[in-house]
Amino acid sequence: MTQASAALKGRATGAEFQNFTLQQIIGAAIAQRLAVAAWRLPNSSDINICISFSSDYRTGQPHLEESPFGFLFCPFHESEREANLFIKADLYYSTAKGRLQVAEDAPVYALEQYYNALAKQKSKPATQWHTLEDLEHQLSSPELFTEAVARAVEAIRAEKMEKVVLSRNHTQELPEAFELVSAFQALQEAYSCAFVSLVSVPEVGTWMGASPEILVSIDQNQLFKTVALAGTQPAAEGASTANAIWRQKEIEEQAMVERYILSCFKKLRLRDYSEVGPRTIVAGNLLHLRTDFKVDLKEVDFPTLGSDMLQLLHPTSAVCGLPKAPALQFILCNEGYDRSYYSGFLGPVNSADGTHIYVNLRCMQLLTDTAILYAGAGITAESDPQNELQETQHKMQTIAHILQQF
Ligand SMILES: C=C(O[C@H]1C=CC=C(C(=O)O)[C@@H]1O)C(=O)O
Repeated sequence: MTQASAALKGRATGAEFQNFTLQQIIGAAIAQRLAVAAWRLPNSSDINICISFSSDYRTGQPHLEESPFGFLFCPFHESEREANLFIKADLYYSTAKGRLQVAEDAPVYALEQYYNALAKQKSKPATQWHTLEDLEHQLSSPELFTEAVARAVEAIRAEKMEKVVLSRNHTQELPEAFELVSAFQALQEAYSCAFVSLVSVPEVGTWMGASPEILVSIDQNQLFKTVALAGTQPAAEGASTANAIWRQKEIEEQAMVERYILSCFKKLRLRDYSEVGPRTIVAGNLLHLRTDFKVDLKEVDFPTLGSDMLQLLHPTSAVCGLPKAPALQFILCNEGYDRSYYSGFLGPVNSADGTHIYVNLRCMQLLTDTAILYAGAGITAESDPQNELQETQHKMQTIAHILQQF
């Protein structure tokens, strides 16, 4: 390390950084055209931010075990337009620590520029965000959705597949008083059990969400977790989850996701896992059925389980369908729009809390004056297009509720 960089890195951990707000830290990154991710794990009050000084965030299939600390952001379906991205934590901030930390290999020049931008944010806290305006290919409609559902029911009845998850999006104006970081904070206050995230990347855009679904997580105690989440009904005010009644359709829909996870364990010849559920869980305004799977990596010698399961699981039958190949083909040919990063996966890799990758659900993409809200629903032989449309409306409420607060 040069003297200059040692000095900067020393400064970066000093008390003078304790007084910067989330707005200023995120605002300075965006002003510098840097990629930034902020997140809050379920049932935690600690907000984390990582900022990358690199402009090359594209990555291939994630290898979690060898990765430096950073934030993974991957689309539903990798393509030339939408790649897997990794925002390396050159700079890291957590509200628990209350200070910025600099990665050993962070470039000094970029660090200096960031600090200059941060100093300017003191008097200019309004936060902008990275946007992507060419979205023609990315817009859907209720009609496109219900027509695709009707075609899916036909295909399922003809035994071309068992289940497919179809989705749509909805564009709405941003309220005039909308503020990026306040929206993120409102989201994390409203949904304490969700994984709450904000990702803003130049030339990719800005996404914010409150996901109820773990894809792959490995905590500090080497405990691997994944879940089978499916089946949806509105949560009645004050009603207990113990009294929730599920129809055969939802029970089967969730059982398919469970079966899929078990088939992945089987492929890896993994037998030592625990399975609890399905149980009813609350996710914002909705109830779902969830089965929890755990593997204790201190007892099972499987160092690459995280990466192997990530590769096998995505896209799970909670966002794609069963069998995977025909369901994916059906989605790509019939949904009529590009899901982009909705129903992809995202989360911190090798942070002090471990690796926590979630499915990008209950999310929106932010444009300059509008937000695009995304939601999908599992389609089986019993599905009714209008009911499924209504289910997507309920799911969009999770995020729409935050916009209504401005
Ligand atoms: C695809 C979504 O939810 C999935 C997760 C839970 C329940 C689901 C369902 O009931 O269809 C979906 O599989 C979404 O929120 O956009």
